[in-house]
Amino acid sequence: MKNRIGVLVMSYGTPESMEGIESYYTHIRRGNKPSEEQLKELTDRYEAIVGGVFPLRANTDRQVRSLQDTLNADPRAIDLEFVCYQGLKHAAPYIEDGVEQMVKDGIKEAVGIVLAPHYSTMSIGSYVKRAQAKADELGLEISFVESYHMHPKLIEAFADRVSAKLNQFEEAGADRDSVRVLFSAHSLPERILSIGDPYQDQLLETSKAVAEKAGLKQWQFTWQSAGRTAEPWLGPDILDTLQTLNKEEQVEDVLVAPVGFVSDHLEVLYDLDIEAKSIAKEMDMRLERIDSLNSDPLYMEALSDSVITLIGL
Ligand SMILES: CC1=C(CCC(=O)O)c2cc3nc(cc4[nH]c(cc5[nH]c(cc1n2)c(C)c5CCC(=O)O)c(CCC(=O)O)c4C)C(CCC(=O)O)=C3C
Ligand SMILES: [Fe+2]
Repeated sequence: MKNRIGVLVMSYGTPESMEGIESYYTHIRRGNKPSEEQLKELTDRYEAIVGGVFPLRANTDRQVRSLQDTLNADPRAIDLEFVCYQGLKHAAPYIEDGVEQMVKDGIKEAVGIVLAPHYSTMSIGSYVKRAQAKADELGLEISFVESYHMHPKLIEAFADRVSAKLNQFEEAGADRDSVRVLFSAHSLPERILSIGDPYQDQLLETSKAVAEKAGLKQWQFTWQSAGRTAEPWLGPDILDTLQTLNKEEQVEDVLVAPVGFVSDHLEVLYDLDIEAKSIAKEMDMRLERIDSLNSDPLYMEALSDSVITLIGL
């Protein structure tokens, strides 16, 4: 029998139904129920993108299945069998459930990886901490891919998508080099910078590499989806950036490349496709977004190669 390696594939998680939004939101808020107003605001956003279906759930399911297939097709792993388990941060199956299932299935060696390319103590760091704690409790050996933000196949996958959209701008009569490309990612509280968190630097590194690969002339980085709390979050926010570009540089064509995300979900389908697009429309700007990676084969290979490299094959 082949030696089995468990792969804990971690992702943010999304509600299972409209009725499940409250408990999901409560989990994100560390056990504090949202106010009625906050709940309505989030429910309205989900309603606008899903009409009853939560795209992140199906996308994560597909990513996990494709990653398992990609891992098992790698010639370096001919003597191994990879078995992928889901572990979600804020929904079932939770990270701890995934670890527990591996142990139940007799897995002795495991690797963890997150469906987000950039490391922050507030994102990947917290996924890893929870998985490690459960693995320690159950005596499972586990190691982690902490980031893969410069994997050449990830860069290529993003650059292909940027080029494809620029081609569309060109076909519609725009000058390719006048399209402003905005790389974006989920904002985090500003205090991460004072603790030396690598998140911002890694995002800039990815953006620069994608810009080079796609031969971009005009690009910049901006944040999106900041939380509405009292403390300051990293900026500038994309909505402000769009206004600045319109007023100060008379930019007419914008392409958003949300490189901090790998899937279609709320931050992409609502914050960009609905909110940012409507602001752009008011200013007569044309705003497009690159397609999300979802289970793109190059992305799957970037994940698979990161896992296989980590275990030293
Ligand atoms: C860094 C980061 C990523 C990227 C890395 C990664 O993927 O891990 C990410 C992804 C996601 N965030 C998501 C959803 C939400 N995040 C929230 C709130 C928060 N996110 C934060 C950070 C991040 N979030 C933070 C610091 C908060 C404040 C509360 C706290 O300190 O934890 C809230 C509460 C309401 C609101 O603020 O909007 C929701 C609903 C979904 C699922 C969407 C869907 O279901 O389609 C995804 C993929
Ligand atoms: Fe979030």
